[in-house]
Amino acid sequence: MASITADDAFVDRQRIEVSHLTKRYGTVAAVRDLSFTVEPGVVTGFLGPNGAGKTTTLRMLTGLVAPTSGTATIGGRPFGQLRRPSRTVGAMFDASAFHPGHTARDHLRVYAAMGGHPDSRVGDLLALLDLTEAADRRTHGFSTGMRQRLSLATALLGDPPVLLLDEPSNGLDPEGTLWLRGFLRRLADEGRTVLISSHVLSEMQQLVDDVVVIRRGELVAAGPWSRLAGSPAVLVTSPDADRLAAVLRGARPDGAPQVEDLGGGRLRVHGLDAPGIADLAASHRLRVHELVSDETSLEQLFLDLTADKAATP
Ligand SMILES: Nc1ncnc2c1ncn2[C@@H]1O[C@H](COP(=O)(O)OP(=O)(O)OP(=O)(O)O)[C@@H](O)[C@H]1O
Repeated sequence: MASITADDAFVDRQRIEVSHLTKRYGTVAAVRDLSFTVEPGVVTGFLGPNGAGKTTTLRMLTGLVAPTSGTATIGGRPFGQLRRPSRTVGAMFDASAFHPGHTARDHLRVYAAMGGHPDSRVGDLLALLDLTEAADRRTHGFSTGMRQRLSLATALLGDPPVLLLDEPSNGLDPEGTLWLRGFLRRLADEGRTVLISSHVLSEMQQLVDDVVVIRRGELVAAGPWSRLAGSPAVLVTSPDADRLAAVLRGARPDGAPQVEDLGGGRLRVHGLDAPGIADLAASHRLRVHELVSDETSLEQLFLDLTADKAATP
């Protein structure tokens, strides 16, 4: 696929801007005064629990749903005012919505014709998404991973610089998730804007650079994933845990690491990374049997961010 040149004009044309966006369905406020921006060249995760308003926001960005108020623009224009919408934005919503009697090739041909894209794109995308062998099979027998890849191929027909993908990792096995990670990374490295939604944080941790987190239609956090998550805690297993804890607690005058004794020779350490802990232990001739990053702290962060504050005393 062609690379997207990242000059300033291009960056402006590819930036997603959501500003004071609100959508009400009767008495339900699906999205409330939501504002955020999404930049090209990175993969941005759009996170929130079920019913948070992610799909509604993506639908407003693609002109499928009209906002009650506020704006959702791509390169400064609402979807309906884009000059060449299907060559600007590729969207993937429900990966099960294929005509069951169509083959993968039929499906892409129909969409290529509708979007005015050359038929040659069909073969190219089947190859790119690793679907060449399955191209002439009917989609009703496709696995989840194949459906997701066919959906991605459909979104990419117009070679768009902006991609909006609703739950692309839904139902994928670890191998499929790994493949998706590489594929999205490549799209972002080509300079594209890639926004992907999910309600499962653990799937996103490996996939995204930036995050936008919403809860009940409202923004709760946005920014680089690393800044939001901070550095994860480290879990240490050591037969010398007591002595190691004492050494760690006295490690630095300018703020020693925080050490939690989990019992059974296990410690949870905040404020010092695994190499730092290993070096310190070695310099005091203390044994360390295991050092792992505590990913549950990231899960907890997401739960804290999206917890229903009304339910918290
Ligand atoms: N067409 C509609 N009519 C009425 N209510 C709707 C409609 N579409 C969405 N909603 C409501 O708006 C809220 C947000 O839904 P939305 O599908 O955008 O959330 P989501 O974050 O995508 O959730 P999920 O992770 O479950 O897909 C929910 O309360 C939902 O029931």
